[in-house]
Order: sequence, then structure tokens, then C-alpha cells
Amino acid sequence: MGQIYKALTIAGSDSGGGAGIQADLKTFQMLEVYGMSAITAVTSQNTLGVNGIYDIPLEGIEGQINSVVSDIGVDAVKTGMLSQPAVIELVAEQVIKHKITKLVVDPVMIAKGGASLLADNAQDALRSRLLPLASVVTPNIPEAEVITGMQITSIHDMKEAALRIVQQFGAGAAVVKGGHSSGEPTDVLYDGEQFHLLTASRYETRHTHGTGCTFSAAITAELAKGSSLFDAVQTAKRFITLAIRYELGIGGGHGPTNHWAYWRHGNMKESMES
Ligand SMILES: Nc1ncnc2c1ncn2[C@@H]1O[C@H](COP(=O)(O)OP(=O)(O)OP(=O)(O)O)[C@@H](O)[C@H]1O
Ligand SMILES: Cc1ncc(CO)c(N)n1
Repeated sequence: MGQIYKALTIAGSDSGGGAGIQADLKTFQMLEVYGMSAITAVTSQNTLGVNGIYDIPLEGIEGQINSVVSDIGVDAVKTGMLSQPAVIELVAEQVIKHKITKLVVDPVMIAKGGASLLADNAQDALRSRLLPLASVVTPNIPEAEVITGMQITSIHDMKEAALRIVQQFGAGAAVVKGGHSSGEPTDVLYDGEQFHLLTASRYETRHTHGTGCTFSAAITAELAKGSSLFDAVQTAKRFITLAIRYELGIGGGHGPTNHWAYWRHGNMKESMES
């Protein structure tokens, strides 16, 4: 066995297995990275929606992070659902204390069914405490609108939002995801110096539960392995596109993506086309 790369996700649990911690661990595994978790909240959730949220006490979150970092070690960390301002504060302190340099912040705010996963009074903490520590932030369009306060209706606006997240809020880089736009799902990466547009076919499907979690987890796994940011985002785009294309068709609502599609179909040259 060669070197084992390790990633930690600090996020909420999705009992339905399509988003949150479960999506992150499945994605790490498929990209051959050893996955670990610090759970911030347990949700009772399925493809139809979120039925309950049960926050984990702060000392429990801190304990999970300390246990993992002090023994096993981490090459990269991602954050997902953080729920409350005090959780954001704690996670920021832990990132500084453990000298985490590869941090992917997925600023999760609202689930596909409309349930709020971040308290309204937590937005300031996210902006001021966490974004400056992030190597890359991965908002969807509504999240980028909340963070920047601007309206986003075009690629030009997505570029402007990504630029602001870096220049105004101090993140190392930003990817504004185009899943919520109409037409091709183009994602805009600003790496601190240049813009890159990543485009793929749009698949007409309701099974897009956890697309954002899966995408940011794939970036985290690739960064853990030592990839450049651009290469990591490109691999993540391919991973999520295949996961959406080869949908599983599970559940009566927004079903999960297919986390093994990249492994099964990723080498097929034509698999990203048509
Ligand atoms: N129907 C689709 N076909 C192809 N790619 C898509 C589709 N929907 C989203 N994507 C891609 O999936 C990735 C995640 O984007 P999206 O904007 O859906 O994230 P999100 O809203 O944060 O997801 P969620 O909150 O459900 O986890 C992006 O790369 C986006 O371009
Ligand atoms: C736990 C959790 N995290 C993130 C999302 C966003 O997809 C979700 N639905 N559930």
C-alpha cells in the first residue's frame, strides 16, 4: 500500500445517505482517500425533506475533531452544515489550532426541499470567521447571493461574486456553482488570480439531492492527495456530472446522486458527452 491520504468532513448527518456526512464519506472512498467525520448535527431526512434537526453539543464536536487530528491526522478538511454561530466559531478555532491549511468551505444554508440548515444569525460568523480561513469556498448561486449581498443572474455576476468572496472576505479561492441557473450548469472558479469556467451537459432529473456536498467533498479528496486547486475542481466536476448522469432513481422526491458512477464510468471517454 502506498501513501494513505486522509480527509475529514465537519458536517451534518443525512439519514437518507445522499447529502451531508454520508455523501462526503462515499465520495472520499471512491476517490481513494481515507474519510473521517465530525458530526455537527443529526438530521432525520429522506428524499422528500428534512423532518428533524438534532444539534450535537459543542464539546462533542470539539471532541470528534481533536480525536481524529491528534491520532490519525488529516491532509484536508471540508465543512458542510454548521447550523449555529457557536459551531462556526468553534470550527474556526479548531482550524487555527490544528494548523489546517487545506480547508474547503461549502457554505450550506438551505436543503433542496427548503429546510434551513444554517441559522439566520450565523451568516455573519460564516463571513467573518470561516471564509478568511478557507482555501476555497463553494457556494451555489443563492448562497453566493447571501454572502455577497448581490443579485446573480449571469456568468458575469457569478464572476463578480467569486471575486468578492476572495477580495472582500479573504477566501483563497471561490467556486460559484451553476446548478441553480438555467441552461448549461457552468461553475465559475476564481483562484485568486484567474477565472476558469467549468461546463458540462445539464441532465434533466429531480435526483440532485446532495450535489453540492458531493462536489465539495471531491475537491477536498483531490486536495488531500496533493492536486492543484484547478485539477481538484476539474475532477470534482467530472465526478458530480457522472453521479448525476447515472442517477439511482431512489426515493419519492429529490433522490441521491450515484457516488459509484465515477469509478464505474469515469474511464469511458464518451461518458461526459451527450
Ligand atoms: N441537472 C444537472 N446536470 C448536470 N450538472 C448539474 C445539475 N445540477 C447541478 N449540477 C452541478 O452539480 C454541482 C453542484 O451544484 P449545485 O448548484 O446543484 O449545488 P447545491 O445547490 O449546493 O447542491 P445541494 O444543496 O443539493 O447539495 C455543480 O457542479 C453544478 O454545476
Ligand atoms: C445534513 C445535510 N447537509 C447538507 C445538505 C445540503 O444538501 C443536506 N440536505 N443535509
